[in-house]
Amino acid sequence: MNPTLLQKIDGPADLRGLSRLELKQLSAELREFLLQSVSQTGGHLSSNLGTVELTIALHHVFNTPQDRIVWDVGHQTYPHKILTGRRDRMSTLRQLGGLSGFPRRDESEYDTFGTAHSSTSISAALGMAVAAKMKGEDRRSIAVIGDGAMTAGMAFEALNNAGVAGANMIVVLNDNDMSISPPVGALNRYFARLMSGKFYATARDTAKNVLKNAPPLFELARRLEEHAKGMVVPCTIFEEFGFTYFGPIDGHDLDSLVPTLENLRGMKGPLFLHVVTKKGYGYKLAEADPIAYHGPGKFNPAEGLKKPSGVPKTTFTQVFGQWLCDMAAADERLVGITPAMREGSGMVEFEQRFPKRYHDVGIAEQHAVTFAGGLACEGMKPVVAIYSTFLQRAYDQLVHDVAIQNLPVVFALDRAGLVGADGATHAGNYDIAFLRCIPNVSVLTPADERECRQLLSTAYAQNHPVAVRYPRGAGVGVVPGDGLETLPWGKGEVRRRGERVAILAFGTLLYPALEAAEKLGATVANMRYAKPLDAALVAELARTHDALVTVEDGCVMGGAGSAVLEALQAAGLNVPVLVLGLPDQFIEHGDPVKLMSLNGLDAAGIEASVIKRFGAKPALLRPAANH
Ligand SMILES: Cc1ncc(C[n+]2csc(CCOP(=O)(O)OP(=O)(O)O)c2C)c(N)n1
Ligand SMILES: CC(=O)[C@@H](O)[C@H](O)COP(=O)(O)O
Ligand SMILES: [Mg+2]
Repeated sequence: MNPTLLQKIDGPADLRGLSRLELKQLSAELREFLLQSVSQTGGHLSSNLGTVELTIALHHVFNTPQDRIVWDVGHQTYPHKILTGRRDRMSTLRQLGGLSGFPRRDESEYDTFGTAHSSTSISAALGMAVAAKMKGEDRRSIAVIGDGAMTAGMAFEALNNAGVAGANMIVVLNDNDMSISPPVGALNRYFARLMSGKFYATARDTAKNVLKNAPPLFELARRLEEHAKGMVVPCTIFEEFGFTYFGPIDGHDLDSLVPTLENLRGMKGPLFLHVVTKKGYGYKLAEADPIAYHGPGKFNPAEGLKKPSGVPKTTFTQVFGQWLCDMAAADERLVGITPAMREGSGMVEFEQRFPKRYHDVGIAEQHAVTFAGGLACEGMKPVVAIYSTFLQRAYDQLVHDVAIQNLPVVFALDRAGLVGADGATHAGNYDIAFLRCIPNVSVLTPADERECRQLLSTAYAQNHPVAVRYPRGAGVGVVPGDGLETLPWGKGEVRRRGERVAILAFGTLLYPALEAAEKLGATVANMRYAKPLDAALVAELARTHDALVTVEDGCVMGGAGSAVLEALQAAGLNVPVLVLGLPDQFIEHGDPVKLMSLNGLDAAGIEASVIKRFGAKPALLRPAANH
């Protein structure tokens, strides 16, 4: 297709004058462009294919950026980026220095609010609506939220507030009957009921009749009110919250979308529009398998996703998934919990084999953690599989509901450290720092696949909360084995004996540390535990070396290196320490290997930092006699 129209769209103003026919042509061109573009960069495909028409309609009808659109999660904003002046930079998506995969206020004035963690859009849009009122500005705030994101408590906290605040805001529910995997829970069943059978047909027809033949706005508003009961299921929950509910309407039909939005634009108060779309729409392979195309890597659109050739390396996620099944087979008290991340957390097989002990609780991290606490109270052994970044949302639950009561919950923290293409919002840099300060909570940092499995078993054997953190992707390739053996509690190990400098490595940075140590002639310890720290090993290394270096893939402030400093101070040991880790700044998206290198956390970087601080090998620090 020759994208003649799309090439002329350098901003939403360019599509406001387009006819309905042209808008339809534009959506076909945009969808094709999107597919070609994402197939070359990788990224969130299915959700974006599903929001092409909705995005066009919103920018066509509303006066953006004066009117504010807040995209929930923001993984569906590629059409929005393409239409708001970033078409030519789509080839840089999610790469170092390139466009972010999520909305960013510093990227465009059309990105009104930074998102990536779900279910924040209604709160943010409400804030903007209230601010508009306070400033006497006549503009609209629109939150676009998916059916998956709608399941989170935060979304309902915002609805609860918005309804009584009476703000001029519109919530657009983009209901594609999918989260990353099939959606779960009562709300999903409720949406299905709203769409089902007679009601949907009647409502759709009524909506079309009312909304297509739009009379002048005030009259329309009055008639809409009169028709409201005919258009909606007798009082939807959204009306109970104080919203006026419209829909469901077909989110791929511009003939429904445009006039409906035009009418809502003229109405006041909290409005709720239920739009039905298909995830992956317009690309048959993604429609058939929206899960696989939720966030694919690069692929050939003509062929679709292919299995990687050769034997792929085992990922930490797979190590966890296999361990979970094996431990569940050995212990019937084990319960596996995921907040809507079945695939990403490696729980597909567990769900199939142990359906009664598998709980996808929806996008509800806070609930997931407290739910685990309740299970633990009754003698169950809950394992909460959660991305490091998403545990941030459940911090109070972790402290108040689990740690204070010292409940034996295992946290399998995937995506620890830098994650790469998703960038700062998804990086798991903070877990060591925010976990190790909580009494009763232990933090384990496996260095490779086998140790990950061993430390998961070790964590599981404890009678208090334990987090095991491991990164995205594969390790160095150490075969994890199939046993359920544990490792000594709180004990690190010396992996290389050297002299003068001892590198204390936490997690997978053990391997670059070993490589650097070869050049430096240094000792290397695999610390394994950020908490309880092996203080005896720290003291021994401090007494036998001139300097210590700590290495971790988390933030330096408050991290494992800080724990080492605290231990030295407590033991009255005075030895120079170089703390290596991630700096006090957000690390942007990009290739994770490159990012680690840029932050001095590969072998060459570690070596260079040690030499910079302590001099090259012979020059070192205290004379050996001082040991
Ligand atoms: C707090 C939080 N938990 C989990 C995720 C991971 N996540 C990203 S998209 C998504 C599914 C969202 O579903 P929905 O809102 O329906 O959008 P769709 O993918 O269907 O377009 C999930 C679970 C997240 N981004 N934020
Ligand atoms: C948008 C979102 O939060 C998820 O889709 C996330 O991008 C998944 O990350 P992984 O690819 O690491 O599972
Ligand atoms: Mg959805």
